[in-house]
Amino acid sequence: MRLIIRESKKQTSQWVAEYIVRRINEFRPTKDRPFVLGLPTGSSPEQIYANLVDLYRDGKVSFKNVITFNMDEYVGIPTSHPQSYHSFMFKHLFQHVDIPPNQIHLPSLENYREYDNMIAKYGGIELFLCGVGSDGHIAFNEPGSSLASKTRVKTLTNDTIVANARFFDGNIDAVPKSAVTVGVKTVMDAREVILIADGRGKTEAVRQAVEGSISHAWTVTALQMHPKFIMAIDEAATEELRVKTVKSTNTKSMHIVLQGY
Ligand SMILES: N[C@@H]1[C@@H](O)[C@H](O)[C@@H](COP(=O)(O)O)O[C@@H]1O
Repeated sequence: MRLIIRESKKQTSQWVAEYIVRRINEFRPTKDRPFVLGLPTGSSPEQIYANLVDLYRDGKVSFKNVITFNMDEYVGIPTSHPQSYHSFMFKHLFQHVDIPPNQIHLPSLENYREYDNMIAKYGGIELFLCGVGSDGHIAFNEPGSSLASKTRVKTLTNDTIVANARFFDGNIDAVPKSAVTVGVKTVMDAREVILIADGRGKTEAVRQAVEGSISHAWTVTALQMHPKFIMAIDEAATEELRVKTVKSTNTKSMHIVLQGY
């Protein structure tokens, strides 16, 4: 695991966006050999998407030969709903860049049984960007989810429904109760994973991810087994980490931490 800590969410997001652009460009994707990118929704990646749009507008990257697979989508609201993950992705990224619509994939009740096969047909995911819930879930792999899981339908926990009510005007009843989600194994199968987390609400999830034992109670911990895993977090999210894990350098916005894979 490589742990990247930046002073603020803004700086972390810039680092991640530039890293993604570098990876796409180094890959030199073509029509026959596209770059396959796994993507999350939520408040954590919003700034990253804004930065990617800026980098695209500055001519630093093209999404013409990028194939995307989103990690999850609610069940029970139409894709046209403003809070669907479809709407989120078009609003924050897809409508602003040059990705052809037929290269965009989100899981649904119609395609979820085929989703892992669809990914495999493109040769697997090159880079999977992930958020994390405050209870340590990745995608919608809630506590207790199998660490060997593939794409399927999951019932959301009460904690997640309450947490996501903020996107539904605080109305818990309006939050869907289930979702289609990639499995933990789907994420683990990607050749590289970047997990992002920011703010005090994520400190325990970050502690478990970095210092906890692997457990289905915190599905994020499965990523400790990933051969190429980066966690990019802001300072606020480090508060539950031991001082020994986070060694500050003299530069305020830079920390040297867990430099391994
Ligand atoms: N299914 C999503 C996850 O994919 C996301 O990582 C998590 C954190 O969201 P946020 O980034 O808004 O904190 O929330 C939801 O439950």
